Amino acid sequence: MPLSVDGLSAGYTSAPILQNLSLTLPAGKITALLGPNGCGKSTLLRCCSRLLKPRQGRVMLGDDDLSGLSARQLGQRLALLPQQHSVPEGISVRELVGYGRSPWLNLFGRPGPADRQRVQAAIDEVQIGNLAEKQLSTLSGGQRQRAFLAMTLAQNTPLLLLDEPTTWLDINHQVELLLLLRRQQQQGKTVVTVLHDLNQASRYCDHLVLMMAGQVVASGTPEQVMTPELLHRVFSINAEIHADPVCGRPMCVVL
Ligand SMILES: Nc1ncnc2c1ncn2[C@@H]1O[C@H](COP(=O)(O)OP(=O)(O)OP(=O)(O)O)[C@@H](O)[C@H]1O
Repeated sequence: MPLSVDGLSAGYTSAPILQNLSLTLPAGKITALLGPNGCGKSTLLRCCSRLLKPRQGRVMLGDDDLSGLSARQLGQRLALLPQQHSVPEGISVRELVGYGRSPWLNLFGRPGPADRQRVQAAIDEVQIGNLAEKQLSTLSGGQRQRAFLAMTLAQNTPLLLLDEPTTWLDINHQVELLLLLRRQQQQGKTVVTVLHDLNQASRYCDHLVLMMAGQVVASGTPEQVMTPELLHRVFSINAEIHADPVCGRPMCVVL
């Protein structure tokens, strides 16, 4: 399901953060949102998940305007892994992951066998079976991040929005997460993720969107976006682009 943004303006105070932004994110692909701190990546994801109401413009999910969907419809179509989580006290990891099923529960709000199966599948996918019965509040930052990721997966939506999902994770779990996103994509899902590591984005994502000061500067394949000129313009870095020896995609080496 493609996600498109048309003439979007949004912000928190009188000063707009996103200004007249238009963008289409391809269905069934992994898109990385890239750009300097404060350029508006999270703000864009918040608008795309209806956490922040646009001042102008609209967000379309396939043929549907996001603003017209009920909360339940929204929760069945997209799941957001935010950058920061509030950690509820007194719940286990399995209970947290179970919250992901909320948009799918019946009138009585009780999970059935299919819901429990989805929860277990998400726990297995993120490989946190050993943590499932632990209290969430006793986990490390990276373990918590993986628990919240499992909750997002348990929601089983065609669109996944992830805000810096690799934060808190060691390098092994970062790669595991990026491979997990690929598996989700291979199951037909559309994945949009904020990343800061340009080379991870190039290697593991299909489509890159480069943002600066609330605007989209470039979007396209890693080959189209990872150029010394664009990286200099957006990040003020001098970089050479080489072929990644593992996958042949563009790899930036900062000079
Ligand atoms: N709740 C808020 N209230 C006021 N201003 C905010 C709020 N959240 C973000 N901003 C401002 O909006 C701008 C864009 O922030 P946003 O979080 O979208 O950036 P980002 O590109 O995701 O940055 P980062 O890479 O640091 O996560 C920043 O200047 C930030 O200070």
